[in-house]
Amino acid sequence: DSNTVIKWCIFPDLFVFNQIIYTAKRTHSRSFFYLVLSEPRLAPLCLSAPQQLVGVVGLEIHAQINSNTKLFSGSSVRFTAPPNSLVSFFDASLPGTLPVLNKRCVDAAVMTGLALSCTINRMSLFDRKHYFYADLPAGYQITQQRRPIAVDGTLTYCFLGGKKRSQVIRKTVNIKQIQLEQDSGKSLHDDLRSQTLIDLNRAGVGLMELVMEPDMSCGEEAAAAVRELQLILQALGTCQGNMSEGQLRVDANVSVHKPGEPLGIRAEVKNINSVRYLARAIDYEIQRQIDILQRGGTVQNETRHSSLPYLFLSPARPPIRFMPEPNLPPLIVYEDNASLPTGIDACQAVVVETIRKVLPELPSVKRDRLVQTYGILPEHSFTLVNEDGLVDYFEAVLKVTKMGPRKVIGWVIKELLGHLKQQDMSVSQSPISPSALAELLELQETGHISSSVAGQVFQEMWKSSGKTALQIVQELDLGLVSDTAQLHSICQKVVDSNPDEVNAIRNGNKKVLNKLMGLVQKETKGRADPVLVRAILQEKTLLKSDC
Ligand SMILES: Nc1ncnc2c1ncn2[C@@H]1O[C@H](COP(=O)(O)OP(=O)(O)OP(=O)(O)O)[C@@H](O)[C@H]1O
Ligand SMILES: [Mg+2]
Ligand SMILES: [Mg+2]
Repeated sequence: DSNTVIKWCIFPDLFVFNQIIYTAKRTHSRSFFYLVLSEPRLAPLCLSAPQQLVGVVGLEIHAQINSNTKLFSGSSVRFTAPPNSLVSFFDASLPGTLPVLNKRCVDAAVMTGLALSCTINRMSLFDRKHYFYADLPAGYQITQQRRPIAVDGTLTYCFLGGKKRSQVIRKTVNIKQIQLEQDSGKSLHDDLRSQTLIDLNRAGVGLMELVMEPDMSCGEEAAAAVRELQLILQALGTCQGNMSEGQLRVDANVSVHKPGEPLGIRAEVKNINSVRYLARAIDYEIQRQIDILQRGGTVQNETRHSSLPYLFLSPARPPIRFMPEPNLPPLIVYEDNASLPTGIDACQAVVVETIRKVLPELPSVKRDRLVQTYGILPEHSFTLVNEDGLVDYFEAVLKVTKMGPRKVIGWVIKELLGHLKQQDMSVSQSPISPSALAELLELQETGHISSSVAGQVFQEMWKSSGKTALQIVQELDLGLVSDTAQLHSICQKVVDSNPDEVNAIRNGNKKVLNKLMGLVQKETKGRADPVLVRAILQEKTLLKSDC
């Protein structure tokens, strides 16, 4: 009875409460269940149910600037160079050497700041961040701690959610700052000889550190934000964004709290170099902290390394001391050419307006444009933009064929991208050019070949790169069969040998006609003109032509 249920309601746990309602529903009449829900004294219980702990995520992202030379020296930047072959005296920190700022790196940071709607500081400063590490010969890193080059930006990212993962969910994370800084060298640990080898090729390479506010709540969001940032940087050309080569490295700061309460203590998972692993590491860390708090423990402010197996702790970081870098003057950027002081060469100065003018189309704008211009599905616009060169390919095909964009997108994503992925190839390596694919689609569109034959021709074109669609159709005699007499005879054969199907159609099951059409196509290896075949079969099975 209802009194019993109300007594049980003293359980403060919403899950237990739901269980009781569920049991009540199963063991009592429906009306009883509704009676319970309409009980006014139950509402406060639902509202006062304890809030769940949720994850809070703030990312620091180190993006290697796409530049031929390092941030403060003229040494080249090349990932594959032999160890210690790209090291200048300054990179090795020999006494008496001085930093010379690389303008290309400043331009890249300003461009990235503009693309992320940051305020560009007209004056920024360089600082020394001291810590001891074998791959940091100077004993400090030159960074921008007091006044970075760009502040207060946003990154809007999307991911596919909902039941079918086809609903576009759009979120925004605030960017606290973008700072210019040097990369360190690389330590290579040789466990067999118990040695650590140092490669200084990376020492002094220009980095942009993007510091995000703790606005995200789970691994999926963080992964989507990093993926979007990667696409933006690649579109700008300011960073190649290859995570496996360390061009984009993520530190994930993770804490848990109850919404509305102050943020919890953060643990930092450092140097994550894959988007998938980032999502897993964050979700693991959130769950680890929830488990600790639920057992009555406290979360430690610690650094957790991302190398496998995850969960290897590093000792607490020694205190870091900052001091202004005495060898570099304040970095000044100018709004436009008009604001340049006399005597300063416009080519030598960093001018924000000049960089703003050459900002390329950003991925989110590109996706919206593709959906609006071509009427394709949002999820298809994601696939197109995610694959380097695929948008250009798609648009190049559309320029040549009369086939509609919604049909073309199917070919580009299913056939072309499917084949490329299978063979681990990039779009630029495709053996079928956009104009060659367009020619094939045109043959289908103008009724020269059927859609199933078009698929067959695609396979042939892929294998015999260089042959045109028309050549293959002619060589293999794949043209559409439109000879009415020939089709009549094939249809008659199919009708005669499938009396059950014909009866089913005569009794009103019109769908069975498709089966007969399939059998005719089988006979003709997919070459029969489908419009003619349908008409002939309808006639032979005594259906009216409007069916
Ligand atoms: N309670 C919190 N939970 C999760 N993330 C947090 C929390 N507090 C701060 N963060 C995130 O931690 C990061 C702090 O980065 P910041 O570069 O300012 O400091 P740092 O980690 O001490 O420095 P660095 O690692 O560069 O030496 C930011 O991305 C911020 O969003
Ligand atoms: Mg930082
Ligand atoms: Mg940090």
